[in-house]
Amino acid sequence: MEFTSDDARAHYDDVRAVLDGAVVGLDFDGTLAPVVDDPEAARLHPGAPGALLELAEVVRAVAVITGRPARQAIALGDLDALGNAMLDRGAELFVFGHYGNERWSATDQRIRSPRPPAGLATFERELPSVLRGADAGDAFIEEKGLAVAVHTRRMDDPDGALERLRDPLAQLAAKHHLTVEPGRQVIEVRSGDMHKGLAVRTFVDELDAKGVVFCGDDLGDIQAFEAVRDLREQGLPGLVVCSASSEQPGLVDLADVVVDGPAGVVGLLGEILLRR
Ligand SMILES: O=P(O)(O)OC[C@H]1O[C@H](O[C@H]2O[C@H](CO)[C@@H](O)[C@H](O)[C@H]2O)[C@H](O)[C@@H](O)[C@@H]1O
Repeated sequence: MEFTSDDARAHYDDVRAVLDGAVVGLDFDGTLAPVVDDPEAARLHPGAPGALLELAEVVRAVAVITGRPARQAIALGDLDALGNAMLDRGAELFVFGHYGNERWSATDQRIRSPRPPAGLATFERELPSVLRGADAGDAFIEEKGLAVAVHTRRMDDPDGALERLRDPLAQLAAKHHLTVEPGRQVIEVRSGDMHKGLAVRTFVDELDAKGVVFCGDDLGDIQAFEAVRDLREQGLPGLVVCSASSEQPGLVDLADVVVDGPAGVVGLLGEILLRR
């Protein structure tokens, strides 16, 4: 674990001082789950369930705040069973899926989900020809219900393909009043109404949290980082944690604490608990 400044160490201590009233938000891919080639093959880091269970004994609530559909994150992470076990230990588990457009909790057990954005179906119909036009016809298209993700990870030149797709996908998305969300060898297209920063604020407000921690690894987490920083300026103890990777070095400078990927996140959760 590496603090990015002396202030960051103070923020860490401030959060630990209010841990029993604090909430913890964690991104899924690249933070709780190691990044893998096939999105369907992602699973929690082996140490994550144990760390989250222990966390449940000392914090107010935990939320997985992800770009994944809530149903998929719950299935891949076995979050239903984990949420029940966390409830037994005194903390609620929430899942904010689709960047906060969907929500689920271990108590409620139902996924609240909006309708797909109006332009998405037409966007998806026009997508294959745009991919071919960018010499990226074999990109993997992940249809997510409320969004679509175009993955280049399994292509011969993932970074080159991503670069060639950037402008054409942004233009097609704009034509259908949709937003692009670039990430680790992926460009997602979705409604622009929601982002992880709003999800963090909802989470904090609804639980009347006394402190907040957010851990993330990718560009879609930046608004959550900003929300924690803004809340901190308003007096709420807060800590921003970057799950670092060579693929996305840009988040390091925005965080208070930098750890080495999901293994480092698990280690950090253990540290917070050890030192309480
Ligand atoms: O908000 P997150 O939990 O980080 O989810 C964001 C997107 O992540 C997924 O893609 C990423 O993980 C895949 C599996 O490790 C990897 O193959 C891909 O390259 C990464 O970009 C997921 O497939 C998307 O639907 C999520 O929205």
